[in-house]
Order: sequence, then C-alpha cells, then structure tokens
Amino acid sequence: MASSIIISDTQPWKDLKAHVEDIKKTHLRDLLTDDKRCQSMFLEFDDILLDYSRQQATLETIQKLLKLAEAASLKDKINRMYSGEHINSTENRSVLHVALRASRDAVIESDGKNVVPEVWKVLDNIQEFSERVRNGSWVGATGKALKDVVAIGIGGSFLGPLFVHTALQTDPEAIESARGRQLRFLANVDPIDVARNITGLNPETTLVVVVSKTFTTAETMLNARTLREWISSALGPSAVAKHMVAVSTNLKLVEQFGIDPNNAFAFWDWVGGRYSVCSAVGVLPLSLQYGFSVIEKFLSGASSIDQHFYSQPFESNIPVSAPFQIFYTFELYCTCGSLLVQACASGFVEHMECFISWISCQSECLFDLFPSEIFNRPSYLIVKLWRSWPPTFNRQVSMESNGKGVSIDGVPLPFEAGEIDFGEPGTNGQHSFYQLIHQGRVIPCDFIGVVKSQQPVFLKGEVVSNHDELMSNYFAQPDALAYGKTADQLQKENVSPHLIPHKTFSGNRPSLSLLLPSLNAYNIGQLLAIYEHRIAVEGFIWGINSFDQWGVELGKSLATQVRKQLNASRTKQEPVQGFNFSTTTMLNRYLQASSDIPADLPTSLPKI
Ligand SMILES: O=P(O)(O)OC[C@H]1O[C@H](O)[C@H](O)[C@@H](O)[C@@H]1O
Repeated sequence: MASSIIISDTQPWKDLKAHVEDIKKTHLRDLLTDDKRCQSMFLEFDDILLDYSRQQATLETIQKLLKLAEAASLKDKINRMYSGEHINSTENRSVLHVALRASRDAVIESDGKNVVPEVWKVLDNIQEFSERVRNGSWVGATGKALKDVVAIGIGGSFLGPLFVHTALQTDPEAIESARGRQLRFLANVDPIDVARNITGLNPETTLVVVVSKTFTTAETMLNARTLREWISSALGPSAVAKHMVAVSTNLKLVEQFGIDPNNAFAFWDWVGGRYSVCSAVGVLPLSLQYGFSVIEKFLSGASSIDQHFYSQPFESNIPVSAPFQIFYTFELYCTCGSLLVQACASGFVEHMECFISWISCQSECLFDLFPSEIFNRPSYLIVKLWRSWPPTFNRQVSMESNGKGVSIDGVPLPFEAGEIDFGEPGTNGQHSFYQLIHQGRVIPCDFIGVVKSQQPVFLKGEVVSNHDELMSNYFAQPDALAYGKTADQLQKENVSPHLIPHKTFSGNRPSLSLLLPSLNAYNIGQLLAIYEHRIAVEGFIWGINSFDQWGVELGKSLATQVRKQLNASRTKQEPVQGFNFSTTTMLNRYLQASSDIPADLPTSLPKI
C-alpha cells in the first residue's frame, strides 16, 4: 500500500466494517461452543500462551484482519523497522529498540552502520561500572560505598525502568542480588516528590543517575539541579563527580551540567524515549540495583520476542495476533478505553499511580475527565491481574505512540486511532470498577496471568494456595464477561422478579488472556516486548507514525509562558497578561495567596 493511501479507503477495511454487522448477530456464549474455532485462537511461544477465543470474532474475522494487515503492508513495515529505515519520518529517525537487546553477533544497521557493537560497548561499560559500585570499589566522596540509587527522569526515562523494577522487586533471584540496596525514582517536579525521595537517604552513600534522552526536559533538569544541591551542600561541590552520573543522547549537555563525561552512558536518537528501557535508561539503574547478570536475562527475554515477531507468520505471531483494537475501531463497541485489567501474577507493581498510573491524579479518573464524545469511540481495555505491570508504562507506550489524529503523511484520519489504557493489578479492580465492565460500557480487556507465583504461599487447611486463589479470578472473569447471566438462569435460581433486571448480565464482552510461565527477568522482558510490538502493529495498520509525539509539546510551551509570568510577577511585580480570563484569574489568585513568600528565598531543600 502506498503510504498516502488511508487504510480506511481500502477494500479489506470496508469488508471488515461490513462484517461487523454479522458479528453483531453473534454472542460469545455461542462462539465459545465451537471448539475448533477456539482451538485455532490459541497461540503458544516459549511457554507463553495467548488465548483470544473470547474476542467477538470468527475465523472469518481473522482472515479479514489478515487481509487488512496485507493491505497495510504490515510485513513490509516490520521489515523496514528492523532494517533501520527512517520510519519515524517526522523526526527523520530509525526505530531500532530491537537493536538494544540483540545478541553481540547480530548485525542491525542504521544509516549504513551496524549499531550492535556500540550497544554492547555501552552495556559492557554499564556492567563494569555497576559491578564497581556494587562491590564497593567505586566509593563516594567520603570513602563510603554507594548502596542507594536515585534515578531522576520522567516519561520514557522513568516508566519503563519503574515497571521492570517493580516486577523484579519480588523475584527471588532479584531480591537476593539487591540485598542491602535501594533504588528510587524521582520523576514529578513537585517538591514533595523530592522530599519523599531523599527521606532516609544519606548523600554519602547515594548515587544519583540523571536519565534524560534530550537532557533538556524541564522537570528532570530541575530535579537534577535540586539533588546536585543536596549532594554539594552536604559533601562539597567536588562530590558531584562521585555521586552523579548520567544517561543521555546529549553528552555535551551532560558535561555542561557538571557531570564527568566519563560517567555518562550514551544511547542514540534511534531509540524512542518510551522504547528506551532496554538502553542505558533502564539497564544502568536496574543493573546497579540487581546486577548486570539479572538485567541481561531481561534483555534476552525481550530479544526472544523480537525474533518471534520478526520471523513468525502472522497467524502464529503473538504481537500481531493480539491487537484486536483495530477491529474495535469499526464501532463494534461504543467503549471508552483499554483496561489493562491486570491479571494474576504475583508480586507486581503498585504503580498504577502513574501508568495513567502515572501521576496519581491523572490516572484512574481519566474516564471521568474525558468529554462525552470520547465514549463514542471504540477502544480497548487491558486488564492485568498481576501487580507488576504498572499500567503507567503501558499507557505511555500505547497512548503516546498511537494517540494520533493524522496519517504518517499528515492526512487527517477519518477514524479514531489509539486506545485508552487503564488497569489495576490483582483482584483489586473487581472491588471497584469491574462493575462498569460487567454491566456498563463494553470495554475489551486483556487479562495477564502467570503460572508460578514469585512468592508462593500455601496455608495448611486452605482449599487452594494463595496464588491459585488469585488465578481463580483470572480464569473466572473472562468467562463472566463473555457469558453474562440471562433472565432465564436467574428465574431458575428463584431470584426475586424485581431484581432480575438488575442481576442480568448481557455478557458478550470481549477479552484476551495471556498466560506466562513465571515472572522472572526473562519473562518480564518478553512481556515488555510483546506490548511494544503489539502497539507498533496497531500503528502500522492504522498508517500512523507511532514513534513521534508532537502532541506533548503544546503543554510544555504553555508552561514556559506561565513560568516566565510567575517570575516577572514575583520579582518585578509585573501584572499577569497575555492569558485568557480564566487563566489570568487563577494566576492572580495563586500569586496573591502566596505573596507572603519572598521571591529571593535562599536555597532550601525539603525536610520531612
Ligand atoms: O528523556 P527525556 O528527553 O527527558 O524525555 C522525557 C519524556 O519527554 C516527553 O514528555 C516525551 O513525550 C516522552 O516521550 C519522553 O519520554
């Protein structure tokens, strides 16, 4: 397909759209009686099992989706990504996060140059540096070993590493290798977050890793200057060389900041921020905490999926088979979001605070915040039942990648792309928002579970182990959503007639289930890569650029204007001007209410 053709103008798209009318006549209750259909909707790779039989789809739908993939030149686009073409056309860059976890002997080229040796050079440096810190041969300014790490970064320079850290935190091998060490993440620019991060830490034994692809991100740089002050006010300015290192593509700015370039770990412009966890962005802080050998397993897990995704026919390709989101674009459902209903793995993260979780305040409430027309869009919900896949991370990868309104050629899309990701670990969601997915809007879900708990618990006399209890919900919820409950069934159960309408569940709510053998570093890498590639597949089919993010720029430039105004009003008493009535009113209130705080305050750091 020539890239200027909009996918919705192609025959396979129109066929699928027409097919929706047939699908609407089916019910999952009936589709699930067809064992042959269901059997063909199971995929297996390396002990990972994907079951998409609870998608409202027939074998014919799958054939139509494959035709759509063909019309979108999906294979060609995947190949172009792997061969280093500048598929991120608006930034004129290759998209080569797969090179970050390629084996040493692989050849992956960007602009005619094999990038794999550079990748391994940085990985070798990280291994050497992290071992020196961990074994105490690299010490702080006062001669003490550095046992705590604060990683400063935001967006892709934070969420991926946080996801992996959260998942590893309860893995027995990782626990052992992290004994006596702490890893903290400072992302938000709220001074409260600085306070929380440095509480209980001693600058003498702390290493600060500043992570920023551009080294210009306002929040990260202010937080970096704040912790530089924290270190130098306690230990003297020369201590910065021993206590601060950096990860960036902009080594010049790292040096200007005052970090020794020998202590800077590079990555490259062909690594998108949200796809950077396998670069030094994630590998450095995680290796400091867990040791390089553990993180190397994470990289090889991601690499195993890279190879599967590249070589497997679409019919048996897990990242290609998962994105039913495309199908739901056809108004099969009027739903609002992708709920990563986290399924049942054990020690997973609690960072729902930022994966929409991200920022506690922007997270779960998103549903409520969107204008009503958004609810007329079909979308997707990934329901993850275990605790370590911070929806925050997936939210960035998915929503920053595919939250686009124009095709890769800049033509406005005549359909809605992107999905709204939302989720909750374990069974927590069942006690809160699952009501909506059972009886409210139809929201397609992913349930993600693991066979073996990282931290099994067996109590004598209990019917099942604690993990079996968790997994009972993982297996039950998809069927509850698919089958629902009919009035007939309720009558047979002698439910009081006036309650029957309230207790009736329409069912026919789609989900897919992903079952991983366990949740060690290797599987965590696999899970990450499955979702990275699945999101790319969606973007390739929609014909958008999943690798740029122009939409985030507007808020940043408006904040710059506000920052200038606050400074001018506080230091020169300049009136607020150039803003609309509402913002002017709010700014005036903020300035007046804080006018007792002098503008020329001496440097002070939070104390809690
Ligand atoms: O790594 P940095 O350059 O500091 O960028 C951090 C983040 O900045 C922006 O908000 C982008 O939208 C993100 O994709 C990026 O991850």
